Amino acid sequence: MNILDEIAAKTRERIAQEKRNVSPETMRREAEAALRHETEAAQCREAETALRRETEAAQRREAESILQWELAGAQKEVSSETGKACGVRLPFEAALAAEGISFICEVKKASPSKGIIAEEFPYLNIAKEYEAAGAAAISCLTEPYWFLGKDAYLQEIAAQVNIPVLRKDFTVDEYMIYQAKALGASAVLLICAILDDGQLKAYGQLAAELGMSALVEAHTEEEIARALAADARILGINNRNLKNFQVDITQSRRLRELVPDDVLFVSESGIKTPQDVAALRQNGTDAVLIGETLMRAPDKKVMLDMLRGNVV
Ligand SMILES: O=P(O)(O)OC[C@@H](O)[C@@H](O)c1c[nH]c2ccccc12
Repeated sequence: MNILDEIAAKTRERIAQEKRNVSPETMRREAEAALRHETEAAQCREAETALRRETEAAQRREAESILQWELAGAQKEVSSETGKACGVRLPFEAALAAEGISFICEVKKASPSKGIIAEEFPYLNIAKEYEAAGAAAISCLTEPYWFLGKDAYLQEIAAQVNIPVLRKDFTVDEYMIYQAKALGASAVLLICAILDDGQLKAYGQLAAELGMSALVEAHTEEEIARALAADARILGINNRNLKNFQVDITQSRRLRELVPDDVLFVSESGIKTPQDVAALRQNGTDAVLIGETLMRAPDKKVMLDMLRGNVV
């Protein structure tokens, strides 16, 4: 059995245990409550801005009667607007789609290929430093055995930063998608090599129903085809072969042309230098996912600036 299959098997075991602690039904309800809460908050914000805008416009006309009339109109409009959030990009996807190459910065204590990466692991500070340094999103490992991750890291980080957080784990069960939502994640990882076509599609749909994006990870031509057939909107090429740990960044460059432009293209793993980033940017990469290089950097902002090519 290769390492990827080993981690996936252990993850199935772990989730079976977790289901005994919190039933799938309860987890589903928690996820749905998180979604409801978010929708309500968004509706409030929308209603507030709409009302403010209408009020300002009406004030300009300086007539009491017009103000009343406008406000009533605004209120009606807001309630019909809020239902049609569907065509809008979800937060993780929007962050990656922004102008220029986006950085997904990873919070990771250890990995199976590198062992312990960060002896000291002030995960919350690291996440806040990433945010302050201009990260588009954060990737947080929650796999406990090989990456020494924890659900609590994700939960705390998601609650304290204002950028979307990806739950970096080996999704092998829909339970994990409900969990991700309940923990505050904006996206989940779906690895083609450990999921069949039916799971890829169903898990992607479930994530979307819960208002989350799916980063669909592929390593080969065939996996790209499977990801696209499953309607992936964000496709990540892992430059590291999770079966033997070999890293080859040219993988992302070679496979770029197989992914249509309306699907966001992410390059993951082994990115270390401004030259790496520049080559990927030139190749039409929308976002890079960087872990080790940033985790080992004492100053995250300096390292991010350097990777962006802002510092000579
Ligand atoms: O630390 P790196 O080489 O920058 O890699 C980050 C990220 O791509 C890597 O952690 C990763 C990519 N795909 C994964 C799947 C599971 C766990 C981890 C990963």
